[in-house]
Amino acid sequence: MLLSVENVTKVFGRNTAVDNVAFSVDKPAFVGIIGRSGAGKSTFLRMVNRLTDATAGAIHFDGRDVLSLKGAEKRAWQSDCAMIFQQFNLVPRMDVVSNVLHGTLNRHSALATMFNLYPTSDIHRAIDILERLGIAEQAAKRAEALSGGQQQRVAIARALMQDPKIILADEPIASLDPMNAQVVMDALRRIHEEDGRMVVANLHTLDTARRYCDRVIGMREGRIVFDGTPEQLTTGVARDIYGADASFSEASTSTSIDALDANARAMMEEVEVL
Ligand SMILES: Nc1ncnc2c1ncn2[C@@H]1O[C@H](COP(=O)(O)OP(=O)(O)OP(=O)(O)O)[C@@H](O)[C@H]1O
Repeated sequence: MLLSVENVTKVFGRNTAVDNVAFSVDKPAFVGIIGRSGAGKSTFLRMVNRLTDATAGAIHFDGRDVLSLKGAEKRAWQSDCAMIFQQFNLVPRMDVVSNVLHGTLNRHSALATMFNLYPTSDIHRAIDILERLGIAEQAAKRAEALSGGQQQRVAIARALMQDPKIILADEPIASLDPMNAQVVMDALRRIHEEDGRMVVANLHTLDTARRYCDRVIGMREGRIVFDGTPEQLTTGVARDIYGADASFSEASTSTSIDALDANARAMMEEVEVL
């Protein structure tokens, strides 16, 4: 088994955000997680990446007991397990290449990083990755000058700099227009197929989950209520996942206000970790 998740639970005070989640994946698949805002998708990804500690349960990836890693081993895991966020989390005033080189942060001294002293080989690799994602011509621009879709591709490039075994994407296209969303999802899918990297993506639209994923997991109130192929994800099943009472829509299945709140929280915690 490549990834096995055993009865993972996260309790915040009186709220069980993730409730006894269990599933396993035997090869590097493209897995989508869907569910309403507040279903526990972000919390689950953050536990996998060790940004948030689990209350109970176990996660194994390729022989590693993820939830019990400490110190250098935990940092090595976080390097093997790259994270992509809805709001890109780039340094806006810094140029694109420097943002991408930040993906090697764990490997260099703080001083070298502060003065942008990266080995030439790393700089070449960063440009190669940007080329692969079709944005090499933006390399010298400030990140903030790019479109949302381009910024998310920079974030993917930064993730690839870590040479991760698994990429966790938390609503990677929720802030993008449909065209940019497609470019970003195509990039993730291609990285998965060409490099054999596993991808686990929280997605807020059903059509994206159906189109890009090998397997879809549906969460509701912290629990897994669906685990199957995109073909099995019928409208009836989707109603179970999103709740029959919700004003259910195929196009938009996440309330943006809640999503924004959760994201702001995630970003603040992210800053603390860095
Ligand atoms: N740091 C925290 N402290 C307290 N409660 C939290 C925290 N993070 C998340 N929660 C709660 O856990 C539950 C699951 O939230 P989570 O963000 O994981 O859901 P989600 O499915 O990712 O939704 P969204 O799409 O809005 O991000 C929610 O009830 C949320 O309020």
